Amino acid sequence: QLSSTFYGSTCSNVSSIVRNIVQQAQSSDARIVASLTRLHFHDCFVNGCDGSVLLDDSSSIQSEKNAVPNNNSARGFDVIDNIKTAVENACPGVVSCADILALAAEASVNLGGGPSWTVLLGRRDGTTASLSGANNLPSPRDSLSNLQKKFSDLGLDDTDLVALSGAHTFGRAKCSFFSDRLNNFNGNGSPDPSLNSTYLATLQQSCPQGGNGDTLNNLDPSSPDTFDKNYYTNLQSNQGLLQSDQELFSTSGASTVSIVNSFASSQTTFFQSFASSMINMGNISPLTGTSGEIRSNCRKVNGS
Ligand code: HEM
Ligand SMILES: [Ca+2]
Repeated sequence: QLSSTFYGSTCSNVSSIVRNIVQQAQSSDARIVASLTRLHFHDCFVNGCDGSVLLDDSSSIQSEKNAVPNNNSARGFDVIDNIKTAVENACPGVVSCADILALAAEASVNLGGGPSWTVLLGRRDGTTASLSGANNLPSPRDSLSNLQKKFSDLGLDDTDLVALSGAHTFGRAKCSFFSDRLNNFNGNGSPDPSLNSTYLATLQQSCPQGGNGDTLNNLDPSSPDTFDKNYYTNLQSNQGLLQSDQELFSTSGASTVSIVNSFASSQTTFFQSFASSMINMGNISPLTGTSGEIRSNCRKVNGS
């Protein structure tokens, strides 16, 4: 029941306001478009797309920002605040933080060189957060079947899983999220056999044993800030950074392998699938009508 024209009479230029601020942020931080894209994912996968990821700790809220997948990792909250301020100035009390996340993700992908799509709008903001839900986000160490289950529980199929994982065509990851692959994979004393040996050596240099787990690495070494299909060609040459990435291609007999191959061979196919999977993800249990609220500050429930 979301709609592309939801703010047509109440905030008709909301998309361009969002896009302008994302573009400004990108001019001083190429990575920010990746970070903003990820925020929409981390929002939608926990309690649906309700802006829960944006809430700070308070007496009534256990912030999702402290969950393992987000802590010291999720970023872009300051840019969302800037967008919210600009949107409130133009159209006070009208646009939800959850919709701002959806619009910022679309602008980010497109400004990174990826597809554009019509964002469906009309989500309202929730008044709760789920720390446990955020701790249950897909993990880079999940097996492929666990990833498939976490997606299918939300109505997303294998094509959605493979297409949305393609967001790892830009952005960074800390050593701590994949360093178990480099030396002692599954405790067996050797590296993950599905890692290209040259790439392995590069990653071992960046992430030495006993080194700083916060060191950043490009998720897509071939085009780190560009939204393109290289993520999939990387998987074909065993250069997926996260275990959860490489499994999509290296799990023998898996239904995801042919989807990786089709996206690797056609950027047009990937872009079309990515756009429609982002719409699918953005449709995960939104609050609509009179449910929830329009937060005035994305970090706080109204009146608290
Ligand atoms: C399939 C399950 C997924 C897993 C296990 C996963 C895991 C991760 C991890 C571990 C990182 C690195 C975080 C850090 O080091 O701080 C990351 C980064 C990122 N993820 Fe995912 N992710 C998944 C799906 C997605 C989806 C569906 C999207 C968006 C549609 C997405 C977008 C991103 C982006 C853009 C980054 C880089 C963020 C930045 O540079 O700030 N991921 N992901
Ligand atoms: Ca790329």
